[in-house]
Amino acid sequence: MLLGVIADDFTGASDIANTIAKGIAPEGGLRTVQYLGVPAAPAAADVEAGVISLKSRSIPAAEAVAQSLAALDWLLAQGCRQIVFKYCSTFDSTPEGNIGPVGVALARRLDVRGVIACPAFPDAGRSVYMGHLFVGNRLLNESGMEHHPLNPMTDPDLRRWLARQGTGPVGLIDWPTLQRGTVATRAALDAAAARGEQLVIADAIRNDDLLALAEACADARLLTGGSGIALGLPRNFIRRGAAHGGTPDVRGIGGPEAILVGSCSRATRAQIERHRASHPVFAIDVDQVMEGRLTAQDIVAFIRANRDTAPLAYSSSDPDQVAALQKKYGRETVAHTLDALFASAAKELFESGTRRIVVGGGETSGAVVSALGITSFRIGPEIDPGVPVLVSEAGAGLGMALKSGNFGAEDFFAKALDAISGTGADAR
Ligand SMILES: Nc1ncnc2c1ncn2[C@@H]1O[C@H](COP(=O)(O)OP(=O)(O)OP(=O)(O)O)[C@@H](O)[C@H]1O
Ligand SMILES: O=C(O)[C@@H](O)C(=O)CO
Repeated sequence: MLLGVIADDFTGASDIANTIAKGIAPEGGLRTVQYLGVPAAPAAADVEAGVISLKSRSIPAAEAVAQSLAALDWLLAQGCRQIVFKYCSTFDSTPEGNIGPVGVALARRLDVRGVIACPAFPDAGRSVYMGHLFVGNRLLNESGMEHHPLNPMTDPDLRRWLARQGTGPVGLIDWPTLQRGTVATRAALDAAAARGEQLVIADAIRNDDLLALAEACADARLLTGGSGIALGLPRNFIRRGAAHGGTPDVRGIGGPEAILVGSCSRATRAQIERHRASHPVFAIDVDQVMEGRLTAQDIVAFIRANRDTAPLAYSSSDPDQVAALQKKYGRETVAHTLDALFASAAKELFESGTRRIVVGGGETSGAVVSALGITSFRIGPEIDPGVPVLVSEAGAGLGMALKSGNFGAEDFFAKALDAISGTGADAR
């Protein structure tokens, strides 16, 4: 294994696994496997990139650090030359959150400084300029992310946000420096390291900027960022002759289907509305769940009753409703109750033969996949930017798509089911 990734949630992990497996033309990508948690056994010999999916985005920082260091140990034991810490392109974390502490802990363990921190993902509209994160043409804190149920992002200045997480001084590779080329960028990173800056926010507004950063960091032991930071990394290995390159290939999976959605993001809510126009949907009443009057059995019954018609069950609400529910029951309590609800519905569906499962939302995906007992996925075709088809490596055969809240076109959900069965327009 050449390249190892520690991802702080499951959808983010499949996002970066997709980037690495696909690579860029003409070289292509690396043979990539997404692991669910730190594997108990060594990787298969043919794996060139391993992506460990943690569920560490919204847990206490000390636990996130411990899990990330365990993942690092496993990846180093597989021979990884380069490590990426993958977090969300919208930098999801609170001031008590984990991006800073995990980044610093990994840097310390690897004994490196001047480590890139770049959440930019231009294909999904995320860019960083002068250390400030934009979503489309809005600053992060005016993009809808300020209403996120778990990680409300209220400041677009990433250096200031990281410093609030106790990282010490944070550096900046600004866009003008990046435009001066690889040598200037490397020198700026070295200077940041000499000043004792462990993490360095890097600007990037186009894919070319991410490729330039990857080139400047070809020998870096550690990078951190969104999936975009991995865009140019396979090419570094392929050009040096350490990997062969090419495109991923998995077989389609047929069988009964289910769509489960806990994401409350603007994009997801629009996708649900689009799906509703021509498919059965089930709006989960959160009050009824909290009072124990609606259970996983109700979701399972709805999915079974609507077999072959792409049934979708969702808890997603608009920001005002989410805020009211959180006030009434407590933020963590609602989230954990709903995550557990989706997890047990998915488990029952899988055990009774459902073979294609699409999930909306990172936390929701983490809960669902953990309950299914799957340990690894091969990466298949891309459905929409950042969301690939996933096919379980072992067992009865399960095809999934784990959609980050903000990702996907409006017709994502139906399209994902087709892509899993290999019948979608994008199927390879
Ligand atoms: N109606 C609701 N009210 C409050 N919380 C909700 C509601 N519906 C879902 N949730 C919780 O909100 C959280 C949504 O997070 P999740 O990570 O699944 O989606 P997301 O944040 O949109 O996606 P991503 O993390 O991929 O960007 C989950 O923990 C979920 O259980
Ligand atoms: O970067 C993103 O937005 C996603 O990969 C993600 O991590 C959200 O789950």
